[in-house]
Amino acid sequence: MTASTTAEPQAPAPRQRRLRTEIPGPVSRELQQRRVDAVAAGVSSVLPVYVTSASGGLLTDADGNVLIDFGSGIAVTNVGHSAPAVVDRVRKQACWFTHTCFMVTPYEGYVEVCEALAELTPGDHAKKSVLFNSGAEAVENAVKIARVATGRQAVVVFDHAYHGRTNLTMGMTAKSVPYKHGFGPFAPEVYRVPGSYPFRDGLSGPEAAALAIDRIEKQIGGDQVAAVVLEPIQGEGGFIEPARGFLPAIAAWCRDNGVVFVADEVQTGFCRTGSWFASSDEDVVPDLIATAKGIAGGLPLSAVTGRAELLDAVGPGGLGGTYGGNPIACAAALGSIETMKTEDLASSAKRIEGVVLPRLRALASETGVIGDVRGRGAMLAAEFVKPGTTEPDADLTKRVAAACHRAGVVVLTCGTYGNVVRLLPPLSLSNDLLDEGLSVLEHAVRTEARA
Ligand SMILES: Cc1ncc(COP(=O)(O)O)c(CNCCCC(=O)O)c1O
Repeated sequence: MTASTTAEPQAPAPRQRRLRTEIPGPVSRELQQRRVDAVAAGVSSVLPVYVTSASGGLLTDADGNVLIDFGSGIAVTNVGHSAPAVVDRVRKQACWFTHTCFMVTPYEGYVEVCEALAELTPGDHAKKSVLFNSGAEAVENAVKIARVATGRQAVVVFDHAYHGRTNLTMGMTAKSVPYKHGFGPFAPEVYRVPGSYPFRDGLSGPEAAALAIDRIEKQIGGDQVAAVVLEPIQGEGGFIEPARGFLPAIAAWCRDNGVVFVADEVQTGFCRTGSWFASSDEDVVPDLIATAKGIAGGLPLSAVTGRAELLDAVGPGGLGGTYGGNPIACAAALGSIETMKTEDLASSAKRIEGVVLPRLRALASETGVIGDVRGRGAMLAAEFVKPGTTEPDADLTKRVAAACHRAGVVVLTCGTYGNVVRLLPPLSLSNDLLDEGLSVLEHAVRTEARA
């Protein structure tokens, strides 16, 4: 079949923020009413503006407003919205075929993505991958692989963890509301231990790791554990960067006890933190790594990559799914990875860190309402507290985010206590738009802190 020849209207490619109406505007509000009548109430939206196009770090809504995107669709469009290399490959692939099911008749794109993952993930050992659609699927399958490979059942996760919304990954996720409340019973053999939250525990990495390991050994038994699953920087739980030394100490314990170390890099992966994968920042080589989000520039794709002998412990037919490694998603991934390489987006993430962290730290000193500023690359956060305390201030956090939204800057919040504003801009975001978005955030904090 030849490529489509119909002329497509060119999506606008604005270069700056523009507010034509209040946010959300009248057309978005009308669409919101239709959504209320047709979409389950359980699906919430941070900001009910209905997007009609997006390019780079800017979103255009149905009322013609142009917003700066500090959310990247929750750490997905690392390469920017509709990155040219992604769009070109997706367009071409769609004209050739959209689906055959890799488990029925395979195709090269799936293999190419797995070859790229073997090249890019930490470690120089023999690696293999299997592809899925969502981050939760990848985490679920990492656990399946670890259980088969070790013959053990126990899975260890951490306080403040987030791993997904399926039954097993809900059980692995820490926060009850909104993710778990009422959805039980959850899968057995999932155990939670304390992690590393320097702002709140005041422990060094090795000290925090010793507490976790003691809990594992005393309450589970190291020889019962199939896998330890850990986010190198905890995402939904609050952008919690563990104290240095924590990750390596946990990984070493796993190695010494025949436990599979699974790095959940769904949110930290693909240059988001200034490295291709955050695990490598402390020279940690995971046995398995779960990836998704940034892998494919917005198309649904996820992967488990790791030691070939672990992946191959599962017999033929034991892994898969109808859509896993969809050819269009694989084409998007190859375009996304190409963009990260040619634009050196890992360095760009470090550039963003160098601009943002000093300004957030200055804002914290000036206002007294930000207890901690943390993160790496373009995965950065401010934790809001009552002045002079570590008491979370979720109300102020909500008001700051709402003020940014009204000013046309999309920011997200997170955290066990709902008191963290997180910044996840596209890694390709220009310094001008970064500066403009930060100025909006700074004004929002100053204004709302006085309210
Ligand atoms: C570390 C980490 N592991 C796993 C997942 C799950 O990835 P899926 O693609 O959402 O299933 C995530 C998804 N994080 C955003 C969830 C948003 C929401 O559902 O409210 C993650 O961050």
